[in-house]
Amino acid sequence: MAGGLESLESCLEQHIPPEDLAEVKRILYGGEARKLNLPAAALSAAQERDFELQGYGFEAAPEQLRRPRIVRVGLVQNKIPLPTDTAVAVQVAALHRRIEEIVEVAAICGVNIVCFQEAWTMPFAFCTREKLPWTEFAESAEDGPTTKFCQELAKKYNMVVVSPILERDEIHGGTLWNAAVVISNSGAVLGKSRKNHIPRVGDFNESTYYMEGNTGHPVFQTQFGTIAVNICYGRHHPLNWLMFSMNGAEIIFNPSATIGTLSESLWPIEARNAAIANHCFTCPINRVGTEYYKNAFTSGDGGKAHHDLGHFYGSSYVAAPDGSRTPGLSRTQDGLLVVEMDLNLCRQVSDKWNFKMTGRYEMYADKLTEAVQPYFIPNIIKE
Ligand SMILES: NC(=O)NCCC(=O)O
Repeated sequence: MAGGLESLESCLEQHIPPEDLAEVKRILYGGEARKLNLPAAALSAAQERDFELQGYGFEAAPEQLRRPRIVRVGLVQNKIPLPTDTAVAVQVAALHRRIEEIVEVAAICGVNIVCFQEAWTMPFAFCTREKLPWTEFAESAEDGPTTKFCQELAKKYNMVVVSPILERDEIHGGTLWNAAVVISNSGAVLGKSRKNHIPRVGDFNESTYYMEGNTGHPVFQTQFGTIAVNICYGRHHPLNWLMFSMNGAEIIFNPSATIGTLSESLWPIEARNAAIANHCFTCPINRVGTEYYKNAFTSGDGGKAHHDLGHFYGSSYVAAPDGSRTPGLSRTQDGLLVVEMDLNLCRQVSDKWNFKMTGRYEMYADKLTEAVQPYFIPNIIKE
């Protein structure tokens, strides 16, 4: 099977003795997320359309003064449906069709906010360092064809849509950005969040195409909760998560494209840790599959030229502020993860652990201001 193991969870279920499984899961995942009863129509549509459908729920304690704030999010991971040398417009249209059929199922499952994977309208071709045809996938965040497509979905299903694309910014000389467009359930474009941290690791040659984002840490007030988007490599930067949380994000999506050999052991840790540290929900989403390119490229390390970046291992999941998490989607298949959450859990966990109250941010603000000066003297105590 391409990509090997189907999922960590299926492996545990198969090999851990049944009498130990619940305890192993408690230690690995925290309190077990409740399995959602998804509509039969959704389950059969997912099967027909050949994608995995999973649903989980996180609970919060009842409160006297606040009603539960229940929201359902949908995380979509998918392979590119067509070979990378197919005409650009044909590839984009095929991806639109694939997402449309998954979002239709998300709607049957009552999803309020859906998020797609990083640069979802294209192959993750930045490894090649070639400009054409890949830059032709870039579109306006405000009124490009993909944004228009997502606006239709948002209106039709009364769903907030988070659409990470390669953005072409015509107002600034046609500059490219890696951006997520946030579309309200009314169909209006609420705004965009550009990728703050650009990888310079392995074959992730994204700095050839676009610069570090300049939109800061916007948080979008939607009918269903305040949300933010920390794009892919930003997940390795705790301050990036922190700033989205400082601006009030209750749910932080992390649309990604990352491969097994590089990051799979970090994947279950970083976004989950961010949920714990920031008293919020985090939703890391990864691509799935292996994408082949006609022209071979090298990694600049003396190794042989190759035709693919590696296997994108999927494994999208949701982590809750209390540190618990859902199982991941498959490592090899397209999937939709539907997760119900009560946003009251964010403040309940904050009141318990007090990380915001005990954070000593003023101390770090002062020290960081000093540390970034060119002639900073580190505080090292010597004998
Ligand atoms: N897309 C992207 O930023 N990938 C970098 C690799 C990683 O962060 O795991």
